[in-house]
Amino acid sequence: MNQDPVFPDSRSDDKGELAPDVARQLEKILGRAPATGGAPAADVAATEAGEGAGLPHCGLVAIVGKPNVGKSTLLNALVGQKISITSRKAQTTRHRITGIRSEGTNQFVFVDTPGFQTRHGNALNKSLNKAVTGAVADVHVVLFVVEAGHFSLADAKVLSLLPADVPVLLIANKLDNVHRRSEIAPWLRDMQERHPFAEFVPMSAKNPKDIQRLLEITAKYLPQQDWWYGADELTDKSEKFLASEIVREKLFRLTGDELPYTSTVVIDKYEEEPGKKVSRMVRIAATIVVERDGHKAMVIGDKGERIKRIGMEARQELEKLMDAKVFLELWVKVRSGWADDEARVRSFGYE
Ligand SMILES: Nc1nc2c(ncn2[C@@H]2O[C@H](COP(=O)(O)OP(=O)(O)OP(=O)(O)O)[C@@H](O)[C@H]2O)c(=O)[nH]1
Repeated sequence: MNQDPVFPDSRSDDKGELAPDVARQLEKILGRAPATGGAPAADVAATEAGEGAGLPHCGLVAIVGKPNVGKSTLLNALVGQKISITSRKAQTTRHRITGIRSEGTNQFVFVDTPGFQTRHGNALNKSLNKAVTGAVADVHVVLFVVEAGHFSLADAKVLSLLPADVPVLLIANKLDNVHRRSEIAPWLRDMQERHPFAEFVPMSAKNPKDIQRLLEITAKYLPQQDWWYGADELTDKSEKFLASEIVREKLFRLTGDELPYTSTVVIDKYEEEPGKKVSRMVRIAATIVVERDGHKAMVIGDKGERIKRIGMEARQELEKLMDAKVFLELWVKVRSGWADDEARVRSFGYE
Protein backbone atom coordinates (compact mmCIF):
# COMPACT_ATOMS: atom_id res chain seq x y z
CA MET A 1 0.00 0.00 0.00
CA ASN A 2 1.19 3.45 -0.84
CA GLN A 3 1.52 4.69 2.74
CA ASP A 4 2.10 8.28 3.54
CA PRO A 5 4.93 8.85 6.00
CA VAL A 6 3.06 11.67 7.71
CA PHE A 7 -0.36 10.06 7.88
CA PRO A 8 0.41 6.36 7.59
CA ASP A 9 -3.03 5.11 8.55
CA SER A 10 -5.49 7.87 7.81
CA ARG A 11 -6.24 7.44 4.13
CA SER A 12 -9.86 6.63 4.71
CA ASP A 13 -10.66 9.54 7.04
CA ASP A 14 -14.07 10.96 6.42
CA LYS A 15 -13.43 14.41 5.07
CA GLY A 16 -17.05 15.08 4.28
CA GLU A 17 -17.51 17.90 6.73
CA LEU A 18 -14.28 19.69 6.00
CA ALA A 19 -14.51 22.93 4.07
CA PRO A 20 -13.43 22.37 0.45
CA ASP A 21 -10.12 24.18 0.86
CA VAL A 22 -9.23 22.27 4.01
CA ALA A 23 -10.33 19.02 2.41
CA ARG A 24 -8.04 19.85 -0.48
CA GLN A 25 -5.21 20.54 1.93
CA LEU A 26 -5.84 17.29 3.71
CA GLU A 27 -6.11 15.51 0.39
CA LYS A 28 -2.75 16.92 -0.58
CA ILE A 29 -1.23 15.72 2.65
CA LEU A 30 -2.86 12.31 2.52
CA GLY A 31 -2.43 11.83 -1.18
CA ARG A 32 1.15 12.95 -1.33
CA ALA A 33 3.46 10.34 -2.77
CA PRO A 34 5.96 9.34 -0.12
CA ALA A 35 9.60 10.36 -0.15
CA THR A 36 9.97 11.31 -3.79
CA GLY A 37 6.73 13.27 -4.01
CA GLY A 38 8.08 16.74 -3.39
CA ALA A 39 9.07 18.93 -6.27
CA PRO A 40 12.15 21.06 -5.63
CA ALA A 41 11.21 24.21 -3.74
CA ALA A 42 12.17 26.41 -6.66
CA ASP A 43 9.78 24.64 -8.99
CA VAL A 44 6.94 24.86 -6.51
CA ALA A 45 7.21 28.63 -6.26
CA ALA A 46 7.42 28.96 -10.00
CA THR A 47 4.53 26.59 -10.67
CA GLU A 48 2.22 28.21 -8.16
CA ALA A 49 3.03 31.61 -9.50
CA GLY A 50 2.19 30.29 -12.95
CA GLU A 51 5.08 32.19 -14.38
CA GLY A 52 8.48 33.45 -13.36
CA ALA A 53 10.07 30.02 -13.37
CA GLY A 54 13.69 30.34 -12.42
CA LEU A 55 13.30 33.87 -11.09
CA PRO A 56 14.42 34.64 -7.56
CA HIS A 57 11.92 34.67 -4.70
CA CYS A 58 12.65 36.13 -1.29
CA GLY A 59 10.55 36.94 1.75
CA LEU A 60 10.19 37.24 5.50
CA VAL A 61 8.87 34.24 7.40
CA ALA A 62 7.80 34.49 11.06
CA ILE A 63 7.55 31.44 13.30
CA VAL A 64 5.14 32.01 16.17
CA GLY A 65 3.51 29.90 18.84
CA LYS A 66 3.21 29.48 22.58
CA PRO A 67 6.25 28.20 24.51
CA ASN A 68 7.43 24.64 24.03
CA VAL A 69 5.56 23.82 20.82
CA GLY A 70 8.85 23.34 18.97
CA LYS A 71 9.57 26.73 17.37
CA SER A 72 13.34 26.64 17.94
CA THR A 73 13.56 23.04 16.80
CA LEU A 74 11.63 23.97 13.67
CA LEU A 75 13.70 27.08 12.98
CA ASN A 76 16.98 25.24 13.37
CA ALA A 77 15.80 22.46 11.09
CA LEU A 78 14.51 24.92 8.47
CA VAL A 79 17.71 26.95 8.50
CA GLY A 80 19.88 23.87 8.64
CA GLN A 81 22.16 25.19 11.36
CA LYS A 82 21.78 26.57 14.84
CA ILE A 83 22.16 30.32 14.72
CA SER A 84 19.29 31.69 16.76
CA ILE A 85 20.52 34.46 19.05
CA THR A 86 18.56 35.44 22.10
CA SER A 87 18.20 38.88 23.52
CA ARG A 88 16.92 39.69 26.96
CA LYS A 89 15.41 42.92 25.75
CA ALA A 90 12.46 42.48 23.45
CA GLN A 91 12.01 44.57 20.33
CA THR A 92 15.56 45.69 19.88
CA THR A 93 14.77 45.62 16.20
CA ARG A 94 11.58 45.39 14.29
CA HIS A 95 12.81 42.18 12.81
CA ARG A 96 15.57 40.22 14.36
CA ILE A 97 16.75 37.86 11.71
CA THR A 98 17.19 34.44 13.18
CA GLY A 99 18.13 32.52 10.10
CA ILE A 100 18.33 32.48 6.33
CA ARG A 101 17.84 29.51 4.06
CA SER A 102 18.76 29.87 0.42
CA GLU A 103 17.72 27.00 -1.78
CA GLY A 104 17.00 26.74 -5.47
CA THR A 105 15.63 30.13 -6.46
CA ASN A 106 14.19 30.78 -2.99
CA GLN A 107 15.56 32.73 -0.08
CA PHE A 108 13.65 32.36 3.19
CA VAL A 109 14.49 35.05 5.74
CA PHE A 110 13.27 33.88 9.14
CA VAL A 111 12.53 36.62 11.63
CA ASP A 112 11.95 36.62 15.31
CA THR A 113 8.82 38.20 16.67
CA PRO A 114 9.58 39.59 20.10
CA GLY A 115 6.99 38.71 22.65
CA PHE A 116 5.87 35.49 21.06
CA GLN A 117 9.11 33.84 22.07
CA THR A 118 9.09 34.48 25.75
CA ARG A 119 8.61 31.80 28.33
CA HIS A 120 6.82 34.09 30.73
CA GLY A 121 3.06 34.01 30.78
CA ASN A 122 2.73 37.71 31.37
CA ALA A 123 4.58 38.47 28.18
CA LEU A 124 1.44 38.49 26.15
CA ASN A 125 0.28 41.56 27.95
CA LYS A 126 -1.33 44.52 26.37
CA SER A 127 1.64 46.79 25.84
CA LEU A 128 3.59 44.05 24.18
CA ASN A 129 0.74 42.93 21.99
CA LYS A 130 0.90 46.06 19.89
CA ALA A 131 4.57 45.65 19.12
CA VAL A 132 4.15 41.97 18.46
CA THR A 133 1.36 42.54 16.01
CA GLY A 134 3.39 45.24 14.29
CA ALA A 135 6.38 42.96 13.87
CA VAL A 136 4.27 40.25 12.27
CA ALA A 137 2.22 42.56 10.08
CA ASP A 138 4.82 43.07 7.39
CA VAL A 139 6.13 39.54 7.02
CA HIS A 140 5.09 37.56 3.97
CA VAL A 141 3.97 34.43 5.74
CA VAL A 142 3.50 33.28 9.33
CA LEU A 143 4.12 29.73 10.54
CA PHE A 144 1.79 29.34 13.52
CA VAL A 145 3.05 26.35 15.46
CA VAL A 146 0.83 24.24 17.72
CA GLU A 147 1.05 20.68 18.95
CA ALA A 148 -0.98 18.45 16.65
CA GLY A 149 -4.30 17.58 18.22
CA HIS A 150 -4.09 20.30 20.87
CA PHE A 151 -5.28 23.86 21.12
CA SER A 152 -5.13 25.67 24.45
CA LEU A 153 -5.94 29.13 25.69
CA ALA A 154 -2.29 30.12 25.25
CA ASP A 155 -2.45 29.02 21.59
CA ALA A 156 -5.63 31.05 21.17
CA LYS A 157 -3.92 34.12 22.64
CA VAL A 158 -1.08 33.93 20.14
CA LEU A 159 -3.51 33.32 17.28
CA SER A 160 -5.57 36.34 18.27
CA LEU A 161 -2.52 38.58 17.75
CA LEU A 162 -1.99 37.57 14.14
CA PRO A 163 -3.01 40.08 11.50
CA ALA A 164 -5.84 39.07 9.18
CA ASP A 165 -4.06 40.04 5.98
CA VAL A 166 -0.93 37.89 6.28
CA PRO A 167 -1.18 34.25 5.19
CA VAL A 168 -0.90 31.98 8.22
CA LEU A 169 0.10 28.33 7.88
CA LEU A 170 -1.05 26.06 10.69
CA ILE A 171 1.92 23.93 11.63
CA ALA A 172 0.56 20.97 13.58
CA ASN A 173 3.89 19.91 15.04
CA LYS A 174 4.90 16.82 17.03
CA LEU A 175 2.72 14.60 14.88
CA ASP A 176 4.92 11.71 15.98
CA ASN A 177 3.31 12.08 19.42
CA VAL A 178 -0.19 11.56 18.01
CA HIS A 179 -0.88 7.87 18.18
CA ARG A 180 -4.40 7.89 16.80
CA ARG A 181 -3.97 9.69 13.51
CA SER A 182 -7.66 9.36 12.71
CA GLU A 183 -8.33 12.02 15.34
CA ILE A 184 -6.48 14.62 13.33
CA ALA A 185 -9.22 15.14 10.74
CA PRO A 186 -11.85 16.25 13.28
CA TRP A 187 -9.23 18.38 15.00
CA LEU A 188 -8.36 20.08 11.71
CA ARG A 189 -12.08 20.64 11.13
CA ASP A 190 -12.18 22.40 14.47
CA MET A 191 -9.07 24.41 13.63
CA GLN A 192 -10.48 25.71 10.37
CA GLU A 193 -13.25 27.35 12.38
CA ARG A 194 -10.69 29.30 14.36
CA HIS A 195 -8.83 31.11 11.62
CA PRO A 196 -8.78 31.20 7.82
CA PHE A 197 -5.47 29.33 7.67
CA ALA A 198 -3.82 29.35 4.27
CA GLU A 199 -2.47 25.82 4.69
CA PHE A 200 -2.58 22.96 7.18
CA VAL A 201 0.71 21.18 7.72
CA PRO A 202 0.68 18.25 10.13
CA MET A 203 4.32 17.33 10.64
CA SER A 204 7.21 16.69 12.95
CA ALA A 205 10.03 19.22 13.20
CA LYS A 206 12.31 16.28 13.84
CA ASN A 207 11.52 14.62 10.52
CA PRO A 208 13.76 15.93 7.69
CA LYS A 209 11.22 14.95 5.00
CA ASP A 210 8.56 17.03 6.71
CA ILE A 211 10.97 19.96 6.92
CA GLN A 212 11.63 19.74 3.19
CA ARG A 213 7.89 19.59 2.50
CA LEU A 214 7.29 22.62 4.72
CA LEU A 215 9.97 24.56 2.82
CA GLU A 216 8.21 23.71 -0.43
CA ILE A 217 4.84 24.85 0.92
CA THR A 218 6.29 28.04 2.43
CA ALA A 219 8.07 28.85 -0.84
CA LYS A 220 4.69 29.55 -2.46
CA TYR A 221 4.31 32.60 -0.26
CA LEU A 222 7.64 34.23 -1.04
CA PRO A 223 7.24 37.16 -3.41
CA GLN A 224 9.18 37.20 -6.62
CA GLN A 225 12.08 39.55 -5.98
CA ASP A 226 15.86 39.56 -5.81
CA TRP A 227 17.50 37.93 -2.84
CA TRP A 228 18.38 40.30 -0.03
CA TYR A 229 21.41 38.35 1.14
CA GLY A 230 24.21 36.46 -0.52
CA ALA A 231 23.76 32.74 -0.98
CA ASP A 232 26.55 32.13 1.52
CA GLU A 233 25.17 34.46 4.16
CA LEU A 234 25.25 32.83 7.56
CA THR A 235 28.04 30.57 6.48
CA ASP A 236 31.28 32.49 5.90
CA LYS A 237 29.68 35.91 6.39
CA SER A 238 27.68 34.86 9.40
CA GLU A 239 30.19 35.96 11.97
CA LYS A 240 30.18 39.52 10.69
CA PHE A 241 26.41 39.42 10.92
CA LEU A 242 26.56 38.00 14.43
CA ALA A 243 29.03 40.70 15.45
CA SER A 244 26.65 43.51 14.50
CA GLU A 245 23.73 41.71 16.14
CA ILE A 246 25.62 41.19 19.38
CA VAL A 247 26.88 44.78 19.60
CA ARG A 248 23.34 45.92 18.92
CA GLU A 249 21.97 43.61 21.60
CA LYS A 250 24.41 44.99 24.21
CA LEU A 251 23.78 48.54 23.06
CA PHE A 252 20.05 48.31 23.67
CA ARG A 253 20.34 46.26 26.81
CA LEU A 254 22.76 48.69 28.44
CA THR A 255 20.96 51.87 27.41
CA GLY A 256 17.56 50.66 28.62
CA ASP A 257 14.58 52.31 27.04
CA GLU A 258 16.34 55.62 26.46
CA LEU A 259 17.72 54.93 23.02
CA PRO A 260 15.42 54.96 19.99
CA TYR A 261 15.28 51.77 17.95
CA THR A 262 16.48 53.64 14.88
CA SER A 263 19.99 53.54 16.31
CA THR A 264 22.01 50.90 14.60
CA VAL A 265 25.38 49.20 14.27
CA VAL A 266 27.54 49.11 11.16
CA ILE A 267 30.56 46.84 10.91
CA ASP A 268 33.40 48.89 9.32
CA LYS A 269 36.16 46.32 9.55
CA TYR A 270 36.18 42.58 9.99
CA GLU A 271 39.56 40.95 9.64
CA GLU A 272 40.70 37.55 10.62
CA GLU A 273 44.33 36.65 11.18
CA PRO A 274 46.04 33.60 12.57
CA GLY A 275 46.84 34.15 16.24
CA LYS A 276 50.20 33.47 17.86
CA LYS A 277 48.91 31.97 21.07
CA VAL A 278 45.33 31.22 19.94
CA SER A 279 44.20 29.62 16.72
CA ARG A 280 42.12 32.57 15.53
CA MET A 281 42.21 36.31 16.02
CA VAL A 282 39.48 38.60 14.75
CA ARG A 283 39.68 42.38 14.55
CA ILE A 284 36.36 44.13 14.37
CA ALA A 285 35.62 47.85 14.12
CA ALA A 286 32.00 48.85 14.46
CA THR A 287 30.16 52.16 14.42
CA ILE A 288 27.05 52.76 16.46
CA VAL A 289 24.98 55.19 14.42
CA VAL A 290 22.56 57.38 16.35
CA GLU A 291 20.27 60.21 15.34
CA ARG A 292 21.12 62.99 17.81
CA ASP A 293 24.01 64.34 19.85
CA GLY A 294 22.01 63.54 22.98
CA HIS A 295 21.87 59.90 21.96
CA LYS A 296 25.60 59.89 21.36
CA ALA A 297 26.24 61.14 24.88
CA MET A 298 23.87 58.48 26.18
CA VAL A 299 25.76 55.70 24.42
CA ILE A 300 29.15 56.97 25.54
CA GLY A 301 28.03 57.46 29.13
CA ASP A 302 29.79 59.17 31.98
CA LYS A 303 33.54 59.20 31.24
CA GLY A 304 32.96 56.62 28.51
CA GLU A 305 31.78 54.03 31.04
CA ARG A 306 28.83 52.82 29.04
CA ILE A 307 30.48 52.34 25.69
CA LYS A 308 33.34 50.55 27.43
CA ARG A 309 30.87 48.17 29.00
CA ILE A 310 29.03 47.62 25.69
CA GLY A 311 32.35 46.81 24.04
CA MET A 312 33.51 44.53 26.81
CA GLU A 313 30.29 42.51 27.00
CA ALA A 314 30.05 42.23 23.22
CA ARG A 315 33.68 41.14 22.95
CA GLN A 316 33.30 38.48 25.63
CA GLU A 317 30.23 37.03 23.99
CA LEU A 318 31.79 37.10 20.54
CA GLU A 319 34.89 35.31 21.80
CA LYS A 320 32.73 32.55 23.21
CA LEU A 321 30.62 32.26 20.07
CA MET A 322 33.49 32.41 17.60
CA ASP A 323 36.01 30.54 19.70
CA ALA A 324 38.57 33.21 18.86
CA LYS A 325 40.45 36.11 20.40
CA VAL A 326 38.46 39.21 19.46
CA PHE A 327 39.59 42.83 19.32
CA LEU A 328 36.59 45.08 19.16
CA GLU A 329 36.81 48.80 18.48
CA LEU A 330 33.59 50.80 18.85
CA TRP A 331 32.77 54.26 17.51
CA VAL A 332 29.67 56.39 17.84
CA LYS A 333 28.48 58.63 15.02
CA VAL A 334 25.52 60.95 14.72
CA ARG A 335 23.55 60.75 11.55
CA SER A 336 20.01 62.00 11.55
CA GLY A 337 17.31 60.48 9.43
CA TRP A 338 19.23 57.25 9.32
CA ALA A 339 16.83 54.84 7.70
CA ASP A 340 16.54 51.45 9.27
CA ASP A 341 16.66 49.55 6.00
CA GLU A 342 19.66 51.40 4.69
CA ALA A 343 21.45 50.70 7.93
CA ARG A 344 20.60 47.05 7.77
CA VAL A 345 21.79 46.69 4.22
CA ARG A 346 25.03 48.52 5.01
CA SER A 347 25.69 46.57 8.14
CA PHE A 348 25.76 43.41 6.06
CA GLY A 349 28.17 44.95 3.59
CA TYR A 350 25.72 45.26 0.70
CA GLU A 351 25.55 48.86 -0.35
N1 LIG B 1 8.25 14.50 19.74
C1 LIG B 1 8.58 15.69 19.23
N2 LIG B 1 9.15 16.60 20.02
C2 LIG B 1 9.47 17.81 19.48
C3 LIG B 1 9.20 18.11 18.12
N3 LIG B 1 9.60 19.39 17.90
C4 LIG B 1 10.10 19.85 19.05
N4 LIG B 1 10.03 18.89 20.02
C5 LIG B 1 10.47 18.98 21.42
O1 LIG B 1 9.65 19.92 22.10
C6 LIG B 1 10.41 20.61 23.11
C7 LIG B 1 10.28 22.10 22.93
O2 LIG B 1 10.93 22.45 21.70
P1 LIG B 1 11.49 23.92 21.42
O3 LIG B 1 11.94 23.91 20.02
O4 LIG B 1 12.44 24.32 22.48
O5 LIG B 1 10.15 24.74 21.60
P2 LIG B 1 9.92 26.32 21.53
O6 LIG B 1 8.55 26.50 21.00
O7 LIG B 1 11.04 26.96 20.81
O8 LIG B 1 9.94 26.66 23.05
P3 LIG B 1 10.13 28.10 23.77
O9 LIG B 1 11.57 28.48 23.57
O10 LIG B 1 9.78 27.78 25.19
O11 LIG B 1 9.17 29.04 23.14
C8 LIG B 1 11.83 20.09 22.98
O12 LIG B 1 12.02 19.08 23.94
C9 LIG B 1 11.88 19.51 21.58
O13 LIG B 1 12.82 18.47 21.45
C10 LIG B 1 8.57 17.10 17.31
O14 LIG B 1 8.28 17.28 16.13
N5 LIG B 1 8.28 15.92 17.94
